[in-house]
Amino acid sequence: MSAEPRQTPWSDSYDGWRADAADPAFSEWLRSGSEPEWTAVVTHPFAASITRGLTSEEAMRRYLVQDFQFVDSFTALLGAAVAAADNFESRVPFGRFLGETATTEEKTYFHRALAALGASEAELTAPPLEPVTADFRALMDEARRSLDYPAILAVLCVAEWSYLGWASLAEEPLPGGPGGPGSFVHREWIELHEGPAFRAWVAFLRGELDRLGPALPAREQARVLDVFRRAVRLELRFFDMAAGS
Ligand SMILES: Cc1ncc(C[n+]2csc(CCO)c2C)c(N)n1
Repeated sequence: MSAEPRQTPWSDSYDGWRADAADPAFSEWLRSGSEPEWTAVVTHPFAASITRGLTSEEAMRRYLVQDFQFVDSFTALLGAAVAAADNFESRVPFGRFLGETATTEEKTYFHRALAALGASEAELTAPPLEPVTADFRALMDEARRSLDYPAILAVLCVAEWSYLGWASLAEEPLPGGPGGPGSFVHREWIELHEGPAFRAWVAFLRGELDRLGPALPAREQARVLDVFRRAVRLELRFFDMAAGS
C-alpha cells in the first residue's frame, strides 16, 4: 500500500508556503497560487481540440487572428525584458528568443497559417480586437512601461509555461499527418510550443523568477503573484474566446 503524496497547503505568504513545500521554487508558488485557473488553461477543451486536429478552420482563424495581435505586444515585452533585466547574462536569452523564435514564428507561421485559413490582409494587420485581446495587451503594455523586471517575467512566464503545458499533452501521431485529422496549422502550432529548445526557454523564465523572487520584500512578492494571476485569467479567457464561449 502506498501513501498518498502529502499536499502542501498553499499560503499567500511565500515564506510561509516554502517552509513545507515539496518544491519550494518561487515560480511553483506563483503557479500553484493560480489554481484552479492554471489547470483550466492547460487542459482547456479548445487547446485539447488543437492537439487532436479537431478545431475547425473558422475557429482556428478567429483564434490566430487575435493571437497575432497578442504576439505583437508580447514581442514588445521581450524588448522591455532586455532593457529591464538586472545583468548581462540574463538579457541575452530574451534577445536570442526575440531574434530566433519570435520573428520566425511571426514571419512564417502566422502568415502561412492565416493565408491557408483564408484571412484577409486587414485581419492580419488591423483586426477588431476581442475584449480579452485588448485586456491582455493592456496588461503586457503595463508591464512593459513599468520596466519592472519581476512583473515582466511573470507575464512572459505565464504565456510560455502555460503553452508548454497544453502542448506537452499532445499525443502521437500529431495532427496533419496523411489520412488523419487537422493540418500543418495544428501540427506546427503544437511543435512551436514543445521540444527541448522551448522547454529550456520556459526553464530560463522560471529560473529568473526563482532567482529573484525569494529575496523580494513580501509586498513585492504579492504584487508579482497578482500579475501572474491576472495573466493566467487572461489565458483562460483567451481560450474561452477562441472556443466561442
Ligand atoms: C494567448 C497566448 N498566450 C501565450 C502564447 C505563447 N506565445 C506567446 S509569444 C510566443 C512566441 C513568439 O512568437 C508564444 C509561443 C500565445 N501565442 N498566445
